[in-house]
Amino acid sequence: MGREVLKAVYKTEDMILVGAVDVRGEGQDVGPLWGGPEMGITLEGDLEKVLAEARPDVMVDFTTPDAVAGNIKTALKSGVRPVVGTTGMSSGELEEIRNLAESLKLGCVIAPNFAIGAVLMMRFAAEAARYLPHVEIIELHHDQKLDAPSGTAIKTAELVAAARGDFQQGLPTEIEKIPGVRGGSYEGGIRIHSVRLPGLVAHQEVIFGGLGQTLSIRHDSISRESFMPGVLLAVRRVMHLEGVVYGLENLLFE
Ligand SMILES: NC(=O)C1=CN([C@@H]2O[C@H](COP(=O)(O)OP(=O)(O)OC[C@H]3O[C@@H](n4cnc5c(N)ncnc54)[C@H](OP(=O)(O)O)[C@@H]3O)[C@@H](O)[C@H]2O)C=CC1
Ligand SMILES: O=C(O)C1=N[C@H](C(=O)O)C[C@H](O)C1
Repeated sequence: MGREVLKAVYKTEDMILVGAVDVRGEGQDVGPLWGGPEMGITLEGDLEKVLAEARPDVMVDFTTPDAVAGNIKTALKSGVRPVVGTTGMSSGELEEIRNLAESLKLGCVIAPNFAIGAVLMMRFAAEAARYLPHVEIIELHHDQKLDAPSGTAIKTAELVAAARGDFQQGLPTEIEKIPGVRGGSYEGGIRIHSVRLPGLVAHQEVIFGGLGQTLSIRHDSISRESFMPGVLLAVRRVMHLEGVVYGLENLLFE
């Protein structure tokens, strides 16, 4: 994702790429990383130093669940607005970041999925849950993904749970003959199933069941370019925000 963002920002006329951070890649010119020309911008290992020297308006973070909260706090404390796609942050970390961004009066966009189609899939799922409250979520990703379930699946479950109110699904007497075979159980008994395989990018199917019928809502990211229009939109919009906006839908459907 970092490589894809470098390419997208570099190719966007109203943006200037001023720095890049990756702990292990220090010293490499970022151009050849995405198949572009030498640019004289090299990967650095120290985020705080890059922010102090390059003084960007915005930092885009696609890193790892254990690094992301620290990176966001470093950016905000340096006066830089974060746009964050990294998933797997805890609710406590999110709350701390909300308070920090608010107190510094700086914008920050955190979105579990920047693909417009995925945002629509979540919106349609929330709408369907009002009429067909029995639902299971299957998310499918490449086998290098660190967190499970995906941030998108968690966000979908949150939206579905909010849309259907107190509803509880599932059979309390059900027996799992193989532990975990029914997936993870979210609030109200919403089951989430995580598939990890080489060859996949990022996919999700939300299946609703009703009397004599099912409804499937599916989104497929077939390349990482799918996330870039959403990232660039957030980079532009974060300059005019104060505090944290969680979810791209809040920038798309105002
Ligand atoms: N919101 C969205 O639309 C999307 C979100 N994602 C999420 O984005 C995150 C990244 O995904 P992906 O690019 O596939 O993951 P990768 O594992 O391919 O890349 C993560 C990179 O972050 C680097 N890194 C780790 N710690 C730090 C740090 N402290 N500072 C700077 N760089 C660091 C890693 O370096 P090293 O290898 O040296 O450890 C690695 O190069 C995941 O959480 C994923 O779920 C992904 C796609 C879309
Ligand atoms: O790790 C990924 O690849 C993705 N992560 C995000 C998530 O956890 O939902 C977004 C997208 O699904 C790709």
